[in-house]
Amino acid sequence: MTDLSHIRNFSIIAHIDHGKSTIADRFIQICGGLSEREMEQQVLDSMDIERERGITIKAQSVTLDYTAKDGKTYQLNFIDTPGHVDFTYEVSRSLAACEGALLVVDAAQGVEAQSVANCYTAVEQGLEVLPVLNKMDLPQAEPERVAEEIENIIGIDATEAVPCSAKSGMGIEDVLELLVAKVPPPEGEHDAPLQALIIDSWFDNYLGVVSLVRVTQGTLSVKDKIIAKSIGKAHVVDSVGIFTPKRVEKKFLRAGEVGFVVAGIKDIHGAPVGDTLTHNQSADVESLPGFQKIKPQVYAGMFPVSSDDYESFRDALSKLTLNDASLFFEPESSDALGFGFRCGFLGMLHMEIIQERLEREYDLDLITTAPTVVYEVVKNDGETVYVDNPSKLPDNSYIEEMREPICEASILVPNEHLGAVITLCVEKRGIQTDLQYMGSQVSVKYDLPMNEVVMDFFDRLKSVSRGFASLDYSFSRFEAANLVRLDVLINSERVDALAIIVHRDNAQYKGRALAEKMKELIPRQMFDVAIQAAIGGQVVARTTVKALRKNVTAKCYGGDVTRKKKLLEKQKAGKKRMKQVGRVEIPQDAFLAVLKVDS
Ligand SMILES: Nc1nc2c(ncn2[C@@H]2O[C@H](COP(=O)(O)OP(=O)(O)OP(=O)(O)O)[C@@H](O)[C@H]2O)c(=O)[nH]1
Repeated sequence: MTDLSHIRNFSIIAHIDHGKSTIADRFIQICGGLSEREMEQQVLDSMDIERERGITIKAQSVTLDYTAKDGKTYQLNFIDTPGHVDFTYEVSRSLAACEGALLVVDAAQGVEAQSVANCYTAVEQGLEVLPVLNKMDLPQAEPERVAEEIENIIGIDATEAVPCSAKSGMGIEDVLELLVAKVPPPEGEHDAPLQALIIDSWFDNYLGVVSLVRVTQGTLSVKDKIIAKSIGKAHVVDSVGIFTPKRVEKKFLRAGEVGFVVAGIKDIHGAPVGDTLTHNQSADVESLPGFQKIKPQVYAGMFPVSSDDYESFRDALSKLTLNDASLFFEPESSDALGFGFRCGFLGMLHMEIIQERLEREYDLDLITTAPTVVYEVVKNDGETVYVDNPSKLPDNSYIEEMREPICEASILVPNEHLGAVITLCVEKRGIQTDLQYMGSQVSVKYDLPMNEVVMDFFDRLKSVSRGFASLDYSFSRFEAANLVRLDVLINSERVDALAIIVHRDNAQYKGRALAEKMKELIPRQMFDVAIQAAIGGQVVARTTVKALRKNVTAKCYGGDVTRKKKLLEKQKAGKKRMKQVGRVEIPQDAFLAVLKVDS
């Protein structure tokens, strides 16, 4: 038996803003992973976008040495997890590499729906879940109430829940002591054939594919010849190591450890997440059960503003899919927008983040079309097709039945906001399936059309409950619904990229609201622009963007050249995110006008 008793692999389950990153930073500080100056910025949320939005998206890891009160030094491997509801599936990925998880709950807020779902995943995967009550420095902290909620709502023992404050540092060492005492050490033989799970992979322009792995058995050393089981191509290991959070190279990673491996893999699909790494000579070693593939819920077309960018766009999407298995793309061509890709996302936040990353990290100018869910369409010849693009919906005369995706939504809300939440769910065509009072919170479950949930439900839920309600949802089934395609015509031409699928009951209203919104968003041009919304051959709304009378620059008084120049430059920059459809210039905002229409 090899000695793994000093290793602890753990993750943190926490709702957004309950303090996961701050606690992790405290751990790093106590364990001396970084100097004071390096600690100044939160280190774990490393992507720019994460930092700006204050949320964690990608799983990352940190290895720390902690000298416990028993005098022994433990190797703590912390695998970070994302917090937003769109990214729940990535949590199970990180949990697969751990024996334990800290459930961090804000002692002033209480348990949130998503932590409940993630805790269930952890318990199902056999992890030891340890509750931690954070933000104890706040005067409104109610540790007893929150501990009771953990027991009532999640159903795990909270008698040993550790009170702490990541802000002041109070109780953080107690959390580390609890981790060491309660999380079981990993199992696995150092000298068995290599078996390592790929938790995450990303593409580095210099190194090629870098993978984060958890070695379950055997030893992974520099110069080893390894294969990813599903690919079968041999590569020589250039380097292995850990993040402390700085990158530290080691000679080997052994059973039970978590770290990175670089093996000169240049093909971005050469080390897929969830795959098993092994040595070339032990290729028959069993594959580890990877990760459940998650299907995207929201689809949208993405088109480069300049057609010259098409190839670099494809390349960028391939790189992003490497460690984001839920991002889907396939070529799409649109009469209006030319060549681009149909992309599938987990939710709207995921879509926004991908668009931002493509624009910032890959310097692409893109037009995104209105997002849609996938509909199940039964044609009258008996064939069932799945439609993720409204313009591809078969003609009405071929359709026997249309079905929309329904999701099961679990909502936790304080008693006093229950009424507002129920009103919202009813407005969104929800059907209540369960309601239970759990102390000061209510747990309520609804079957809701996925379409309503993915668009703006989360934001609306937060606003009607003054930020207190929390949500978790998952796809349940397809159900017949009275749906129609709403087309938009610009100067009498149907624009495929503007079509949407809507419920027939609100089709008229949506059509009018959409035409009005587009009128506001399409800039005036040298001629009148007629905007029509139509269902089949029937026009349900019509507006006109009146032609420009004067040249804009004429507004600049007194021939002030710099002002004139500035205005022209501004116009030029604004143009970047426009697309010429026929003779009309349509800005990005107008393609997403449907999101701005109240439902
Ligand atoms: N008063 C108080 N504030 C805290 C404490 N811990 C964290 N915060 C604050 O709570 C906010 C959220 O903390 P984060 O650590 O970024 O939250 P997070 O859970 O990592 O959020 P995600 O990365 O989005 O999952 C920040 O403004 C922190 O400064 C605490 O113990 N007391």
